[in-house]
Order: sequence, then C-alpha cells, then structure tokens
Amino acid sequence: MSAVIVAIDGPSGTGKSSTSKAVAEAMGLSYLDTGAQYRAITWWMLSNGVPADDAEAVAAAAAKPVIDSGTDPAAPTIAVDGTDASGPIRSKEVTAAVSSVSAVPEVRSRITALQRAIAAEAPGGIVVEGRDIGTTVLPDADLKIFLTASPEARASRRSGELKGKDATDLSATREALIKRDAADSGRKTSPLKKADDAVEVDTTELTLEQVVECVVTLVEQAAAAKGGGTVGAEAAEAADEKAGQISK
Ligand SMILES: Nc1ncnc2c1ncn2[C@@H]1O[C@H](COP(=O)(O)OP(=O)(O)OP(=O)(O)O)[C@@H](O)[C@H]1O
Ligand SMILES: Nc1ccn([C@H]2C[C@H](O)[C@@H](COP(=O)(O)O)O2)c(=O)n1
Repeated sequence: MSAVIVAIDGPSGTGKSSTSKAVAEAMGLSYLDTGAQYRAITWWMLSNGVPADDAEAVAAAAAKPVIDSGTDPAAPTIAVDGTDASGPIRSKEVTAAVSSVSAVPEVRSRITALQRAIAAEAPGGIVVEGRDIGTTVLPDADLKIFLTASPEARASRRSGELKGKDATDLSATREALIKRDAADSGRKTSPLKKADDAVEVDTTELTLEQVVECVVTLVEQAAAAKGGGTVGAEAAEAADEKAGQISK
C-alpha cells in the first residue's frame, strides 16, 4: 500500500509551515519545507560571493552546494555542506535574495529533483509545502491545498513574529510580503500558482488550530479515498483525537 502525499502551497505568511508541521505530526507523516531548501541554496550563494541577481553566475554554481533536509515534523533540519543552516537562512539578507535565486531554472531543476527523491523515500507519506508543489514538483499528489490570507492578516502575523528582533513596521512588512509574492508569482519557471485541482483554504479569519483541523480532515478523506492504506490506525486515531481537541 502506498503512502499519502500532501502538497500545500500558497503565498508567504499564509500558514503553510505551521499547518504542515502540525498536520504531519498529528498524522504520523514526514514533513518537507521546500522554502528552507531555496533559502539554503541562497545562503550558500551569498556566503560564496555569488551575486544573487546574476542569474548566469547562480546557474553555474547551482550544482555545488550539498543540501540536506531532515523531515521529522517535530524537529525539521536543514544543512548546507554538512553545516546546520537553520539560523542563517532566516536572515534579512537571505529573505531579500531568495526570490532572485529561486527564479533561476538550474536552481529549480536541482531542488525539484531533490524534493521528488525525498517524497518518494518518505516511509509513511509526507506533507510537502512550498509554492509549486501541486503544480510542478508533485502533480500527482493525493491531496493539494492552496492556503491564502489577506495581506493585512499575513503582515500582522509576521510583525508579531518579528517583535523585539527586527523593528519592521506593519506597512513595511506588508509591502515586503507583496513584493516577494509578486516576484514568486511572476517568474517564468514554475511560479507560485494554485493547481487547478487544489482545495483553496482562506485562513484570514481562521485560527491556526482551525486550519489544522480542516487540513487533517481533508488528509483523512484523501487517505480513505486511496484505500485507507496511507494513514495507519494509530496515526488516524491520533488525528481524530487532535481534531476532537481542536473543535472543543
Ligand atoms: N491561521 C493563523 N492565524 C494566526 N496566525 C497564524 C495562522 N497561521 C499561521 N500563523 C502564524 O503566522 C506566522 C507565519 O506562519 P507560517 O510561517 O506558517 O507561514 P508560511 O506560509 O509558511 O510563510 P512563509 O512562506 O513566508 O514561510 C507564524 O508566526 C504563525 O504562527
Ligand atoms: N516550492 C518553493 C518554495 C519556496 N520558493 C522560494 C520563494 C520564496 O519566496 C522563498 C522562501 O520561501 P519561504 O521560506 O518563505 O516559504 O523560496 C520557491 O520558489 N518554491
């Protein structure tokens, strides 16, 4: 019996990472943050003097870094050339450069191959989150979800995260999100886009717990439609329990 494959896409700050991790943990699935992989390769470029806006130089170096992703949803990891990169990939510099680097076709083909290999090897199934998972990376996923939220809600969530660390005001955060989404949606190679067969969930007025509950239900339905072989009895029971807790 094969494992359930879940693709979760959407713009920045819609809750992809938080939702995907919680759903994967509740249901005994692996978890892959593909944005972390694009951030990791961007960090390598910046650390090795490759200008992020020089597409030819980025393409020439795209095969060099060794990117390693750990897929335990309780403790996901990302390493570059054997070094933990989980801190530096979240820097302002990487965030500002990641859309340029991830638009380069040689970068995308390399990272896409890596993502497909990780999904194929996930023993009990996997939740993969990003921008092009449902459209390009895993077009045959058992369930595709596209998360959305208003720019105001996304900026407010991000500003809450940044408080005390990085004094960016709400409107600057909102503008930065919109700019990154425009770059990610406007690139030629596998842009940020809802797959035709994805379920769209607008999270603007939902709590994270409500979004998780909704996605857990969709995954259970997809697993059942597939023949019930993907979410084991124990994991399904844990998911039911979690859904029960959330709805209280
Ligand atoms: N439904 C929600 N209600 C309120 N806050 C939320 C909700 N979903 C996520 N958050 C919070 O919003 C912030 C951004 O969430 P998250 O990192 O999961 O988004 P994302 O879509 O993965 O963003 P990115 O693509 O930029 O990595 C986090 O602080 C998270 O806790
Ligand atoms: N499947 C993906 C995932 C991510 N990216 C790019 C575009 C994003 O701006 C950037 C960082 O992602 P985040 O950490 O914010 O989720 O990575 C992409 O092109 N394709």
